[in-house]
Amino acid sequence: MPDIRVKICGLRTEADVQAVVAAGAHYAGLVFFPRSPRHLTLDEARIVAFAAPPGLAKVALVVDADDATLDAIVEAVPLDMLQLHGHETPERVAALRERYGLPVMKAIGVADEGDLAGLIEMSLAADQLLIDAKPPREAELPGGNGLSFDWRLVAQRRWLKPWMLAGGLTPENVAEAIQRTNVRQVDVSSGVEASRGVKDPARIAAFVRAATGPAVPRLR
Ligand SMILES: O=C(O)c1ccccc1N[C@@H]1O[C@H](COP(=O)(O)O)[C@@H](O)[C@H]1O
Repeated sequence: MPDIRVKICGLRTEADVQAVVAAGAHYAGLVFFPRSPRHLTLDEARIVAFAAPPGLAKVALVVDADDATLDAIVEAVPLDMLQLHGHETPERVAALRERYGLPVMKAIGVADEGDLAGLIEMSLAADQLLIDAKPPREAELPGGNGLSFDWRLVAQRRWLKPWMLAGGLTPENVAEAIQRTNVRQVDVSSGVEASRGVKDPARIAAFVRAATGPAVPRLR
């Protein structure tokens, strides 16, 4: 089994962090997007972030956030990475890397081959790419909808930077997604929830197990 890294997104409580650590995941996603059921205030995010042990990378997810919003997040919350999940351009990605000195992962929504066109340029600007399902017009959120896309579009593909697969992954389908695409990193939110916005420790553990194989968890 290749070395697979797992991001669990949309953590809201210290108990969520404990579940992620016990499962052996590598990244913890904190959502700063008021329309999301996983949105955190700065105070809530601080509590969640300070519960994370060294070795669990804390990723702030934002959507077309302005500098003032990002300044407040970065000032209040200890972070290891920014995840940009809106319409940020390569220039904006580069500017934010420079401004905050944090690695930036840029999300790209994919529904068909044409959506892959901008990936080369984006991979020059970002530290990592996150390839997610493109949200349908009627979707409430730009991500975190539990929808997947045709994995054949990205199967066996390589870009200049590491990439992560997202969109509708679950404990039941993640092993197949890895096998079909040859991706080395996976991200999940809806697929490890008991109800919308509420994480389920058993599904988190099952997801990490299915993605990484039955190895002993890395963190305790
Ligand atoms: O999780 C959210 O609420 C969210 C809100 C706005 C943008 C992105 C969001 N989540 C990200 O979406 C993908 C896929 O999530 P899912 O597993 O299909 O629910 C993932 O990268 C989340 O980080």
